[in-house]
Amino acid sequence: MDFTEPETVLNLKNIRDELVRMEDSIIFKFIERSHYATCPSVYKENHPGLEMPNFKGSFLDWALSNLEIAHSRIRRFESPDETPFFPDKIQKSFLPSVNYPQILAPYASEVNYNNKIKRVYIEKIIPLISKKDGDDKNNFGSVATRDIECLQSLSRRIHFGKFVAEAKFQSDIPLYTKLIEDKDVEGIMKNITNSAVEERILERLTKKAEVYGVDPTNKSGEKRITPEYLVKIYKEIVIPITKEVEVEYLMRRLEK
Ligand SMILES: C=C(O[C@@H]1C=C(C(=O)O)C=C[C@H]1O)C(=O)O
Repeated sequence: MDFTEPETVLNLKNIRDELVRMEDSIIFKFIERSHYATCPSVYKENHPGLEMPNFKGSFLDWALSNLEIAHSRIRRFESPDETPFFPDKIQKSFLPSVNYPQILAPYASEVNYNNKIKRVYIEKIIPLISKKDGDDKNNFGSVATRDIECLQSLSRRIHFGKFVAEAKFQSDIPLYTKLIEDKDVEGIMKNITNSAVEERILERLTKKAEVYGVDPTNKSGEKRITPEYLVKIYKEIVIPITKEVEVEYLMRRLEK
């Protein structure tokens, strides 16, 4: 897949292959986060024990927003597969623009589910993958760093739904045009859903977690990311939000 060559991006097989590759990245980042406690203070807005200069928000928000500013200066968010968590804070890059060809519709960057992704990550994923409950004051920086890695990988995976949606739209323009004109959200959701692909993903994740999540030479070793939790995260969070991205992107696809 080469973002300077649209035909390689809007190829559904290429997209699905890329989504498979992202599974490994997400699993390993979850494993790294699993070594730490839940550390709820990292996510509390204006936490008394974590004063940050000239900033209103959580410790994680401070770290993530400042990293995104640095990343924006080196052109990260000019790439069509990157979606910022703080779009209002990113800055112009000092590097020359790559001038990627337009692959998605002009409004694509407005389809941004990162607030929901961050909320669900904190409320549902952290409790599942953390090794224990409670704060670990000596590791707030490490925890925020691991969280950012997890969030950026989840965001890229979920917002890949825009490429999936554009590929599906172009594969059957009459069908999707009718559904969009009829504002048939359920019809669009039904048509973008591929249960066989979803099933294959969940089966593969089970096998990967059985291998990656433990020391393969010591089957009785402590499981860090269990197959049950990984499947639950994908089935109840990652795949549904990806499909929400697809539907929202498609609902606007006839905009001039
Ligand atoms: C991503 C796709 O669209 C939908 C979402 C999927 C996912 O998030 O894994 C898988 C299949 C589809 O239901 C696809 O068709 O590959």
